[in-house]
Amino acid sequence: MAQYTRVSGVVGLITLQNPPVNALSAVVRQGIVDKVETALSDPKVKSVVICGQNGNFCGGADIKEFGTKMFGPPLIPMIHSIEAANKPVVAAIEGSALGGGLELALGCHYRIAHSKARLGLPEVTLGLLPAAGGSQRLPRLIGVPAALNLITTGRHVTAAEALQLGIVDQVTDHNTVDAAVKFALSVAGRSLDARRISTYPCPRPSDLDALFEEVMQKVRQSARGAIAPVACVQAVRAAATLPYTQGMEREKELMATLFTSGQARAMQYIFFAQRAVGRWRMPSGASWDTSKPRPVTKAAVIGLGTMGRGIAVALARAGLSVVAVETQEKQLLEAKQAMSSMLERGAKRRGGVPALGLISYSQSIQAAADVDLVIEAVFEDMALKIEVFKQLTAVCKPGTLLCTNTSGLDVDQLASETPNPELVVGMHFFAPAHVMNLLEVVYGPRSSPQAVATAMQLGKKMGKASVAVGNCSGFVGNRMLKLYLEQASFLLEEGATPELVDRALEEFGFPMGVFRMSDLSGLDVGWRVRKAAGLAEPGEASGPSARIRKGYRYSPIGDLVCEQGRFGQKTGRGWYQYEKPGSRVARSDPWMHSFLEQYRARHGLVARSIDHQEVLERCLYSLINEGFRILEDGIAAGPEDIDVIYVFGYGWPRHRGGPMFYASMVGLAKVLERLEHYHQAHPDVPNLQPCSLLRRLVASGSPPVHMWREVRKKLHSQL
Ligand SMILES: CCCCCCCCCCCCC[C@H](O)CC(=O)SCCNC(=O)CCNC(=O)[C@H](O)C(C)(C)COP(=O)(O)OP(=O)(O)OC[C@H]1O[C@@H](n2cnc3c(N)ncnc32)[C@H](O)[C@@H]1OP(=O)(O)O
Repeated sequence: MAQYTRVSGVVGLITLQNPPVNALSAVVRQGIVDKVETALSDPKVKSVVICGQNGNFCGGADIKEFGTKMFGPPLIPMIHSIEAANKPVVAAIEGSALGGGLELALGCHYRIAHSKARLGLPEVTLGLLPAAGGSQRLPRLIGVPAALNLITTGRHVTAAEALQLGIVDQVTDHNTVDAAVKFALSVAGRSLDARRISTYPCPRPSDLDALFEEVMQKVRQSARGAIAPVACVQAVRAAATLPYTQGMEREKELMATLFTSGQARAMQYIFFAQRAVGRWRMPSGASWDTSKPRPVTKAAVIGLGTMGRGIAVALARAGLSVVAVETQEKQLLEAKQAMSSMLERGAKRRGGVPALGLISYSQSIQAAADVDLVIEAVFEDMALKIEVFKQLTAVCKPGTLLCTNTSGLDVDQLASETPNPELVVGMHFFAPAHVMNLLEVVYGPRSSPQAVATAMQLGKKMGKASVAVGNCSGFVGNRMLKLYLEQASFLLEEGATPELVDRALEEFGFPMGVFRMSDLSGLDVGWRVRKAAGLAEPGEASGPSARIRKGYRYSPIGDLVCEQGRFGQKTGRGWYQYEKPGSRVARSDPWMHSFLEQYRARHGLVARSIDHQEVLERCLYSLINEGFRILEDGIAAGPEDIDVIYVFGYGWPRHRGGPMFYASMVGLAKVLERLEHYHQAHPDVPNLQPCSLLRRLVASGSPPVHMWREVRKKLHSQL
């Protein structure tokens, strides 16, 4: 709703009231319409100020309404009537003015922002475009290139940038509503002819066609199949080429296509999923609302390899004091230099001061004596980690949380080696840790809810989508990835090439296919893991057992590639070839093609033609099947957790909503049928056998994804 008061005798003050972000729900829209009418019809009122309750202007249209039948006054005429008003209307922007919130402000005649406010049109991140006139007014106000940038990226700008761009008229460090009221008093009675943005001609760059062609090309490339960014460009083009009313028609038309698309549904699902995973719950029943995190102001990072450096930088950026420990002097000096330049580059990009002073460096683990939390990031070796944990236990003050950054080692085993296993959790960061926005917080059966709460809160503070998951081999992300990689290797054996597999996955929307991605991360990492698991054997075995391990199909292709010293980009050769070690542009490698042919010949395999659909079904459905097993095992609390992990950490295209959401869109019955088909064709691949939760969901009518938890609960209660 909206509240109305009269201040300073002649200013009508309308306050949006819909906590926490004052989204423009039907009730709020009705409130605005009513209160604007009250203000305009009151002869004592000379000007109007619109603000939001609790220091937050408006987070935009109410996204929760989108999936439902919409009631209440529509936004567009509401904003038009504000713009058409014969008394000045001033927007007082504190907190955020996003999406429909900024569109409302653009309908006002003046905008005053607090210096800490953030403004933007992030609709594109929800699979939409700014469809309450934003795509038509913003280019008229700030020009086509700047509007294209804001609308196609959805980025939020600071008040300072908004002032520079001309989005706001004034920025204040003081009380924004007071400043807006003062401003409203000063403009009362002035002509508004030059203040109605919809009447402005859109500034047209001379090379309009070339500009749009170039932007469209860039946007299509980076959109990877997402339709909203393309529609955003089309809408801004309409602003630049059509009169306002026709532009609005075009905006509406484009929005109608997006609004009903599966992509918008997927992206809005991920928006809410990202927030839902913060409300974590452990199988014991402990949860976010009953577990209080401990305050963490000082943390230590042990081991300053690539991961440790990224973690320490991310901690410092979040404002924590960091003790960075590396026992090797040379490595410590190198790390210090690298971390300082990471912080400096980041500060330059974002604006601000590099947090260099927050990090202290030491060669001694003793330096961690007074920290609240330690993140150990030494080499991925259980014996070494146990040793480090022993030293930490002796050094750290009682109650210090001990976190291990591991991508797959048994967190519980490590915890059992310490006198206080309840203080141990895994924090699985993704490389580079100061860039990637995902964190898996891994709890073992003995991790205390408080330890989980603390790690989750720290992850949030570091700006990461943090997901609490149970302890198992590979946790959630890597456990599922294993199946995806396995199918990709089997496809090579059966006749595919790395290029074919990658093309199918990149057309699906991944930034990189599985083989290009493996070349980037380094093939030796997985090789080491397979050797440790007793899977990779030196040399190439022959005979029927050469491709069998522990009774099941195994592809040694990756191991053989590594035996050639081909570890990916870093060695200049992997699944592809590169100009030189460290180069990034992957080129087809004839060596690889003949290697694959010879391999098939040696194993009596006949190459067959494989199409993109089979690549997608085999790689993605096997991964999804493992996702269902993870849900069944209670390792992830719900499908949202898995989807957030995949979108934020593994490049799953956001417009497809994550693997579990995607499965629900494809249809669970279809996923089940295709898995059954492939399992019949490959009975020696147990992972293709559909898991029982998937069967149960299909048997219970394939409920939508938000109801899976209930079905799983029933399944568990019947066991
Ligand atoms: C037949 C077809 C016809 C087609 C024609 C249809 C025409 C329809 C006309 C529509 C016109 C469109 C108008 C407009 O252009 C569209 C929009 O405005 S879309 C919304 C754009 N806004 C955003 O994307 C902002 C989203 N929010 C945020 O980024 C952040 O929440 C924040 C505002 C920066 C605040 O961040 P935080 O402080 O960290 O808080 P949280 O993020 O945790 O949020 C708290 C809480 O609020 C919920 N929430 C936030 N924003 C919205 C919202 N816009 N609507 C509903 N709910 C919102 C959020 O989910 C949290 O709640 P929780 O999930 O935890 O319960």
